[in-house]
Amino acid sequence: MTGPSADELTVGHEVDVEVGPVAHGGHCVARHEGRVLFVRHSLPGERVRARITEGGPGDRFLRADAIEVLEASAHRVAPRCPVSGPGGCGGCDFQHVETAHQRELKATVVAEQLSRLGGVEREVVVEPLADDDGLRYRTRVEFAVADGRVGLRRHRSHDVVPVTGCPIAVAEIDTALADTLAETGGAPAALEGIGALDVIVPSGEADTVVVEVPQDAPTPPITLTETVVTPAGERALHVDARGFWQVHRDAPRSFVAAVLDAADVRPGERVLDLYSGVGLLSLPLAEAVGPQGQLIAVESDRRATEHLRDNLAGQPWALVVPGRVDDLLGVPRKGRRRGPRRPARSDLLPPSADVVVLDPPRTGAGRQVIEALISLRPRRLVYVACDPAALGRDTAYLAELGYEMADLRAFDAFPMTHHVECVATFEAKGAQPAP
Ligand SMILES: C[S@@+](CC[C@H](N)C(=O)[O-])C[C@H]1O[C@@H](n2cnc3c(N)ncnc32)[C@H](O)[C@@H]1O
Repeated sequence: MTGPSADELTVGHEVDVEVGPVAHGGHCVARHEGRVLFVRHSLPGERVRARITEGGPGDRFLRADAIEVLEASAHRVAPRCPVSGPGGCGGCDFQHVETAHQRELKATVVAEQLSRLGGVEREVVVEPLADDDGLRYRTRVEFAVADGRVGLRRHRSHDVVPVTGCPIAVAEIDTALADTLAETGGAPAALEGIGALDVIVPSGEADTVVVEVPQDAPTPPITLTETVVTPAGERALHVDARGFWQVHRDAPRSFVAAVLDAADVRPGERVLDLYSGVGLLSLPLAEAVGPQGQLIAVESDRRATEHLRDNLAGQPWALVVPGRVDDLLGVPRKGRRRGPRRPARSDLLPPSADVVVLDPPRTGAGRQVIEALISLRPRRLVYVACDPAALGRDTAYLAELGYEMADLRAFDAFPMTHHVECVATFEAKGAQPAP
């Protein structure tokens, strides 16, 4: 068969390729006559027919979907979701992979990002969360509504794939969605003006919550209660229905335990919890430092800071600082041209801290935030990262400033997808172990 040459390849063309290693982002790398293809729905070692989905002549790489498997990996399984796969829902990248092997792929990606960007060579193990078969774990799903239909978005698209449920959502979510759809009686007009349906199963509430998100107006605030277990007991935290909360039903418990273990906070210490959300980590850290210590939580989302204040009200030694971490540290925001003067560092942040915990969004902290944090001379810095590339990059900045990775745990908090959560502990090089 004579097909297009590698230089001519463009959207819609099909080529047969040997699939190479997994890469960051939920795809594997293949080459066609030297051109790089990022192929979704494939596995290392497979031979697949790949259809180009993005890119064309002159582009550095092309994106493609494996539309036919010519030689299958031993780790391939039948997808557990009928709308996953090429052209389907964009939520899951690894439906076609054995659950245990998904974790091996993610471990490979984390190790590779740490090595390539962070200069750290480390064997990585991705741990499953409790009772995890990779399904029925999400406690919140945003279903898109378009043209009177409810569904989930296609990969890298605004198109909606109609669904009646989602196999990675806890069962209550499918039931609530079915009830809502039944109420509309299949009449698209009933969904007019609605941009999305957020279906949430809060651990501290008896009922599933369905939020109709208006298309062209702000969603009214709705406060929900989540229950978390800290070493001091069961605690109730308030969070907005549309605010940030860990989506895996076991993630709050697992992350609290992992961060407390990594931070190894002692009574009387001063601890910073940055990008704190409503205080999932701040509350147990505040309990750990106790009344002789101090916990400072920093969060930029207005509604989240209101809940944070409320959630930390029982720990008067916990201070809530509303605002952006970069602004408060006197760091110019990424992408903004530097003004004539460096922004002032806020007096609300202390000149030193014993431990710094940070859980930034996907973009990570960045060089200048890391520099400002290290100027506080923490004995430990615990970095919770949802993007291993950002973690790898910031690991290199930390190394330049004399801090090395003392420990790393990685969690499969998003089975069936390529996403992975890391908890990395950094200490000053040559630091003596605590007595
Ligand atoms: C990944 S979430 C972590 C929240 C919390 N640790 C948890 O596990 O629930 C990141 C949080 O950082 C906040 N955020 C994003 N950019 C920020 C910034 N520049 N400064 C302060 N907070 C920020 C978001 O509003 C969000 O609540």
